[in-house]
Amino acid sequence: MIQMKDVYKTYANGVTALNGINIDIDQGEFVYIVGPSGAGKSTFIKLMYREVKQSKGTIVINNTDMSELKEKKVPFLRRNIGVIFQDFKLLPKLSVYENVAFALEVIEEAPRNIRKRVMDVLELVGLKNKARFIPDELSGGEQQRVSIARAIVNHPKIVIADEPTGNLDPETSLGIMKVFEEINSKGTTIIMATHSKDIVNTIKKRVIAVEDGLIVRDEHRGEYGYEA
Ligand SMILES: Nc1ncnc2c1ncn2[C@@H]1O[C@H](COP(=O)(O)OP(=O)(O)OP(=O)(O)O)[C@@H](O)[C@H]1O
Repeated sequence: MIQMKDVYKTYANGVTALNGINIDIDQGEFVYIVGPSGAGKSTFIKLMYREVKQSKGTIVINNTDMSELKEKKVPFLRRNIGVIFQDFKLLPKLSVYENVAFALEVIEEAPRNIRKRVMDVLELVGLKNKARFIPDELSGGEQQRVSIARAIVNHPKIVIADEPTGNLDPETSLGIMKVFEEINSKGTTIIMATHSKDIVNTIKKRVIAVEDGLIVRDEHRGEYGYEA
């Protein structure tokens, strides 16, 4: 479902972030991306939702060759990919309900389906009772749950999370991980870049380590492998 062959990325300023990436990730896998700061993790995952374009090499996502994907088709690719960020990126003036519903409105979901789908997903992340709150009225962990709800409300095949627990304390982070495990148990592929040694060593999954733009390790039920 995610394949990369000899993928390189050099940014406009001349920095080469990826130096020949080869990877194959199947539907339903749960993968951590680890590695030192500046190693190329974010660049690697941004290629998967076409936030960044490769300079060289082949990327196939959900059977679509990224080098043949026209710009106007990018929104269709993204319908199958939910993205979650460290800083949540919620719309501050909208309620929890509206933040999640917005993701369905932009893809022109029939209005009669929206309410049920939003409430179902808020139930999954444990926030049904806070649907009317605005982001400022929520804890960090709750805000991250809203951003997860928004990412999965369209039932994407892939969820990509770039340091989703980076702003959260360890206990709250474990709560977020439970939500990811639940989503993954339903068959959704999860790709998560993280600096959390605790999480990677406690909740064992496939670990891909990136250093200097190369994959230096790829292990099932791997360890974090760096000092915290
Ligand atoms: N938009 C950009 N333009 C130019 N250089 C960039 C850009 N984004 C990232 N880089 C460079 O590419 C390299 C890899 O960055 P990237 O953000 O992928 O690393 P990372 O492993 O995610 O780091 P961190 O763990 O600190 O988030 C770095 O040298 C960075 O400065």
